[in-house]
Amino acid sequence: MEDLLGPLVNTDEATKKKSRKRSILIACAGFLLILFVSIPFVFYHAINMTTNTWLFAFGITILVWFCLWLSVHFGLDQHTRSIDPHFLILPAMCSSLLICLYIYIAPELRVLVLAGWFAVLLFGAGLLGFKQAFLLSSFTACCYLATVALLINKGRGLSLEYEFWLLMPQLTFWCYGATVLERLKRHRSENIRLRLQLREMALFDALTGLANRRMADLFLTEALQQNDGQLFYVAMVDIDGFKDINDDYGHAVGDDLLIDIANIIKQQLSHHDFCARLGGDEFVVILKKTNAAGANTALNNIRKAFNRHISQHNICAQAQVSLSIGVTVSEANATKSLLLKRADEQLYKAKQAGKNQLSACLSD
Ligand SMILES: Nc1nc2c(ncn2[C@@H]2O[C@H](COP(=O)(O)OP(=O)(O)OP(=O)(O)O)[C@@H](O)[C@H]2O)c(=O)[nH]1
Repeated sequence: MEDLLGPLVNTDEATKKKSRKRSILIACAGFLLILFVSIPFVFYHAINMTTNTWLFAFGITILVWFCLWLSVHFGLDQHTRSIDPHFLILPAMCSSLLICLYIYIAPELRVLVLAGWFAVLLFGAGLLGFKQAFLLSSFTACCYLATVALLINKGRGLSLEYEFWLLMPQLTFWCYGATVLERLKRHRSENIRLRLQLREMALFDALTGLANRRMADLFLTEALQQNDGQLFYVAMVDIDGFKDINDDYGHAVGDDLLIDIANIIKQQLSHHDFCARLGGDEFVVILKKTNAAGANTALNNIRKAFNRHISQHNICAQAQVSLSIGVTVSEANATKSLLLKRADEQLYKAKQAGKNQLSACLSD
C-alpha cells in the first residue's frame, strides 16, 4: 500500500545519517576550496601568510570536519537531537570558528569571507528557524569581533569601531533575509501537512482507518497491471444483520463494530494483502501471493476470529451478528468491475445460503 502512496517526507533514519555525513563532507570540501583559492594570493604575496600557517589552517580544517563526521558516524549527534534535530548548530559553530581562524591568518580577506559566511547562515534560517539562526549569526559576529581584537592586540592596524560598523549592515541584511526564508519554510511545512491531510481524507476511511473505495480502486488497478502471472483473490466481506444492530443498539455500537471488524481483518492479513472499507458494512479484501486453499483459510480465519470476538466480548448478545464472505480469483483479461461483480455475486450466494459462511468461485 505504501508503494501506492509514495513518501511525502523522508523519515528513514539511515538515509538521514547518510545525508548528514554527505553534508559534512561537502562543507569540508567548501572550506578546503577557500584555502586552495588562497594559494595564488599567498604565492604572489597578496596575502601575508607563510606556507606553514597555510598548512596549519588546512590541518585544523580537516581535523574539525573529521571529528564532526565521526560524531555522526558513531551516532553522537543523537544526543543533541532535541535542540538540533538536523545536526546543523554544532557544524555551523565550528564553521564560524574556522572562519575566524582564516580571518586571523589572513585579515585582508575578512570582508569577503565574512559576507560569504553570512550568506550561508541565511539558509540556516530556513532549516533551523529564525531564533536559532539569529543566535548563530550573533555568535559569528562576536567571534569575529574577538578575532579583530586579537589582531589589534598583535599590532595589526585595525579599528574595532570600523569593524563593528562593517558588521552592522551585514547583520541587518541577514535579519531581513532570514525572516523571509523562515516564513517560506513555515509555508512549506504547512503545505506538506495539508497535503498529508488531503491524502488521508481522499484515500482512507475516517471511521476505521482502513483504505477507502478510491484506494481499493487504485490497488486493484495496480494489481491487474502488474501482470506477473500470479493470481490474486478478491473477497467481499459483509456483516450479517448490521442494520438490526444499528436499530436495536444505536449507531455508536454499530460504529464500534465496524472498527472491530477492521482491526480483525488487518490482524489476519499478511503485508502483501490489502483491505478497504467500500462503504456501510461492506469491506473488500485482496489476497496476494497465495493459492486457493490459502485464500480460503485466510478468509475463514477472518470470519472465525470475528465470531470469537463477538462471543468473547458478548457484543450485541440479542442479535445474530456474523460475517458473510464471497471470493473470486483474478484470471486472464479480468477487469476491475468484473472481479468486484463476481465477488459480490459470491457474497450474495453466501447470504442466500444462510449467512455466516464463505462462498467461493476459485477456478485455479
Ligand atoms: N453505524 C453505522 N452504520 C452504517 C454506516 N454506514 C452505513 N451504515 C448502516 O449499515 C446498514 C447496512 O445495512 P445492510 O447491509 O443493508 O443490512 P444488513 O442488516 O447488514 O443486511 P444483510 O447484509 O442482508 O445481513 C444500514 O442500516 C446503514 O444505515 C456507518 O458508518 N456506521
